[in-house]
Amino acid sequence: MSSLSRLFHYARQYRRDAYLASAFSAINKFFDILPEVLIGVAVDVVVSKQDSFLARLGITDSFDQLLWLGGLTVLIWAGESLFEYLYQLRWRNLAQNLQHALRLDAYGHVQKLPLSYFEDKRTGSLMSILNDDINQMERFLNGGANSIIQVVCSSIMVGAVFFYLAPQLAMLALFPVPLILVGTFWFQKRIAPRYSAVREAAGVINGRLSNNLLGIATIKAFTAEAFEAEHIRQASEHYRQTNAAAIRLSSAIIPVIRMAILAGFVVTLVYGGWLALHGDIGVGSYSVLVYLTQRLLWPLVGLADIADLYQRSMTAIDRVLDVLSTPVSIPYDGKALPSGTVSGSLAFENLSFGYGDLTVLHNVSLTVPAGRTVAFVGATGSGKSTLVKLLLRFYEAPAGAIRLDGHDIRELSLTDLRRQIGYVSQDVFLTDGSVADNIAYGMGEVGRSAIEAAARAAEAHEFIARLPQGYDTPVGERGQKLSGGQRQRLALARAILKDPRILILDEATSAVDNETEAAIQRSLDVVSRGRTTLVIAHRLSTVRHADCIHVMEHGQIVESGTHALLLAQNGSYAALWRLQTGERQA
Ligand SMILES: Nc1ncnc2c1ncn2[C@@H]1O[C@H](COP(=O)(O)OP(=O)(O)OP(=O)(O)O)[C@@H](O)[C@H]1O
Repeated sequence: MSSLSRLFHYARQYRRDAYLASAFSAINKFFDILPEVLIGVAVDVVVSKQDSFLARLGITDSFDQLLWLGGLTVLIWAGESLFEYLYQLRWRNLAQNLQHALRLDAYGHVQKLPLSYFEDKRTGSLMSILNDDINQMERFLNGGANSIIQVVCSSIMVGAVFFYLAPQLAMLALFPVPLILVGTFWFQKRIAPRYSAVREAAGVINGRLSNNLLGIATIKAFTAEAFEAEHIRQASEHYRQTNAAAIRLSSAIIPVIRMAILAGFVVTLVYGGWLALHGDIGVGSYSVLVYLTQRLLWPLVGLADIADLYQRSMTAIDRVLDVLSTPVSIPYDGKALPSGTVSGSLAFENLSFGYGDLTVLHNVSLTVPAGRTVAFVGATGSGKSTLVKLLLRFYEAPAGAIRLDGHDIRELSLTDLRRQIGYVSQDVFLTDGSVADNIAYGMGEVGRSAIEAAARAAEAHEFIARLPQGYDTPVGERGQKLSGGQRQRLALARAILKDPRILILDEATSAVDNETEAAIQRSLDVVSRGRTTLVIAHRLSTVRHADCIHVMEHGQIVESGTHALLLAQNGSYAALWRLQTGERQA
């Protein structure tokens, strides 16, 4: 489908608005062309007097004819102004409405796409699609759409006048029109890929900028300022080069079209003058034709500009519509799982999974009875986080199944499934609000006492109380004003407030001080009570009281059991335990 028909299809509910706006544009153009015709009539009045066109309509007195002309002129200008106001209003509102709808749809859709989609895309590039590209809609509808309609209308109307006044001249004066149209079409085809490259290059710059601004602390710490500035220079240079290629072509088109117009104009001037001299057309008609050639052909110069704008906008709109048509490969629909009916037993059955070619989990099977606490320990990269991400259905395992209360999670409503799970991930995401906003994230209106109770359970209340504005203290973008440990505590409080049947704690590091470790243990005891809890731990002592500990190596569970049992087995776990406790004694 062409870009325009894709857009037209997308915007079907706005078609009535578009038709109305188009009608206003056309009527405005009609009024816009009439003054030129009036010039001809005025010349006709003063030259032909009693034989003029108006006299033939029954207005015989010359002064009356002029008064009629004056009256008509006022009416025509008023009509032109009125319809200009109406079409501006319609097109601009349509642009805003469509842009708004597209922005919401695109963002809503992007949120539903699986994590792998985001991992394959650069955030900056997605940002430029969701923001800059959508804004192109406004540019096109505000300027381009109206201009196209007006150029088409003026060509038809002026063409009609030409054929009426001097059919022999009309063909000659209008011959540049098809040439210009073909030329514009040719140009548009060639410029399209160049604009695509420009949009891509803009996305790359955006990507680099957002990446660097997020990682500014690392850039400073590694004194990589010059290195990163060079990266940006390269991206910007690439943008400049791709734009230069587009500019070379886009700048040529107007001069070329002007020459085609010149040909049409000269024909009207010379051949029309010759016809007038020989009395084949009247002086009034001749003047109308000369003026109208200008009115007809000059907007065609604008057509090239419009084609340019059209192509730029369509490239952008295509990118947005591509995002919108990306299939949601992990669908949200499924069997409802009403809260209160879930007990929280889990079964992982012969689960295998990989990221692309990298196999991460091999045939993993385990069960977690409702309300129990299980821990996953093992070397970094052994697949512990991946296992819980599959439970959240961030990714779909090609083989095996995960069951919640006996239901295959693939059959459940994704929203209902995730509502049952509280997830504290390794990289905590905090929004740019207050501490309280962050604890109550995604939960609507929540009373302060409930927030405080969750914070206490997460051992976060004490540090929050010491903050300058307590629970109302802003945490800064991505929680930058808090320490890593504090962010983790807030994330835990958030998961506790959600009161899920299943709690997942993915501990980022074993590098915690003894006090924090004790705090983690205390809160773990409190928060795991009455719910199924999965803990990924690096510091073994935090999970020694778990009902079952699974040791993972290379995507497989190699040992399972209680702390005491695993120590007695004297395998990997016991070795790891000795290493960690030995380290501590040292
Ligand atoms: N989104 C991803 N795309 C590609 N590979 C990934 C992705 N996430 C993880 N991996 C790879 O999968 C493997 C397992 O990662 P996972 O995060 O599950 O390990 P982990 O046991 O939780 O490690 P850690 O203890 O360091 O948190 C690693 O080799 C990692 O490089």
